[in-house]
Amino acid sequence: MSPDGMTPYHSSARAKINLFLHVTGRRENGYHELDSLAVFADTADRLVLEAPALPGEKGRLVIDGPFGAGLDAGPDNLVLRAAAALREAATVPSTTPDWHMRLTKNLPVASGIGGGSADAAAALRLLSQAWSCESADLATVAAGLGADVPVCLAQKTQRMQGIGETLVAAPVLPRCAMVLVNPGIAVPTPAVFKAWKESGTGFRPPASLPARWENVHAMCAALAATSNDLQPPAITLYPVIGDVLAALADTESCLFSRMSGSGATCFGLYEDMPEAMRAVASLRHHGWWAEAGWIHTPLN
Ligand SMILES: C[C@](O)(CO)[C@H](O)COP(=O)(O)OP(=O)(O)OC[C@H]1O[C@@H](n2ccc(N)nc2=O)[C@H](O)[C@@H]1O
Ligand SMILES: Nc1ncnc2c1ncn2[C@@H]1O[C@H](COP(=O)(O)OP(=O)(O)OP(=O)(O)O)[C@@H](O)[C@H]1O
Repeated sequence: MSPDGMTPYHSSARAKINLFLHVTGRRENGYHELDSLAVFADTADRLVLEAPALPGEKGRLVIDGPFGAGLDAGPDNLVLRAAAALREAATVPSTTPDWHMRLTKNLPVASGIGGGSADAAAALRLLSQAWSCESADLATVAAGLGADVPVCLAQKTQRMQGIGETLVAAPVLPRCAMVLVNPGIAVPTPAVFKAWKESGTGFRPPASLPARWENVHAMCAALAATSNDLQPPAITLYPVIGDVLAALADTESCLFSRMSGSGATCFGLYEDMPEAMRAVASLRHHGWWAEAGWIHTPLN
């Protein structure tokens, strides 16, 4: 229970969207260096610490929600991997109990919006509170779990560089409505990076960005001068992504559309929410998952 002894600890694990993604280099270990602008959506998984485990008992993970079926709740789940990594890094005493957790999976799995990474980051935020180890180096623990986990810790607009672990200030964004669309296919990230490499595409320089965009039109004009370098190889592997992008671009008042991360989820940007909601209604006619919300802008 939380410090008041009543409320369970809980956290949203928001979808991460890459507004652009440039592949800028390659490391000897095979990982790629990136320059990417990551934003967070209203659409989110939810993680709850339900009750402490009994002494000596392992913490259980229960998964529910629309995308929970088929997702393994065993030790390989990123939530439990995050718990184990934090316990070790922060040398949490073995007498400190595990927690039983519930993950409500609202985000499609292996879909380019970092759902698993967001869940792992939520587990680190919650357990560091529950275990009173907030001073642990969460950024390092996060980087050890996956390239997208560090940016998911703060869930705020940031620019990702290095292989994802170097977080730098991003432009101040205008208020902007965003639609997410996924055609129901799971896309393995390594396969897309491999296809990018085999395509022989050269590295792209980092983007040149201002300190702020005054309005959504200025932001979309600047995004048009960037790219998601993983989009062409992902479309080659999964042509339906091209259909999703065409349908998004066709929705009324769509200002900009692109694939996020390694796909298959694509996003559309709109000036206001009614237009985004109308787009969602038309995209769902294809049988695709589609959600509308604001780009999340925390106050800090
Ligand atoms: C594509 C992005 O989603 C953009 O935000 C991330 O770079 C991927 O983040 P992620 O899924 O957390 O990635 P990881 O789980 O660390 O890596 C999965 C696989 O993606 C490839 N990978 C990932 C990140 C990166 N900078 N270069 C890579 O080449 C590697 O083949 C790696 O084995
Ligand atoms: N809690 C979790 N949620 C989703 N996937 C998980 C989770 N734990 C482990 N995984 C595994 O991690 C893999 C990647 O899932 P995820 O949904 O994070 O992909 P993604 O959206 O493509 O991420 P990214 O944008 O970071 O590449 C899946 O193959 C899945 O089996």
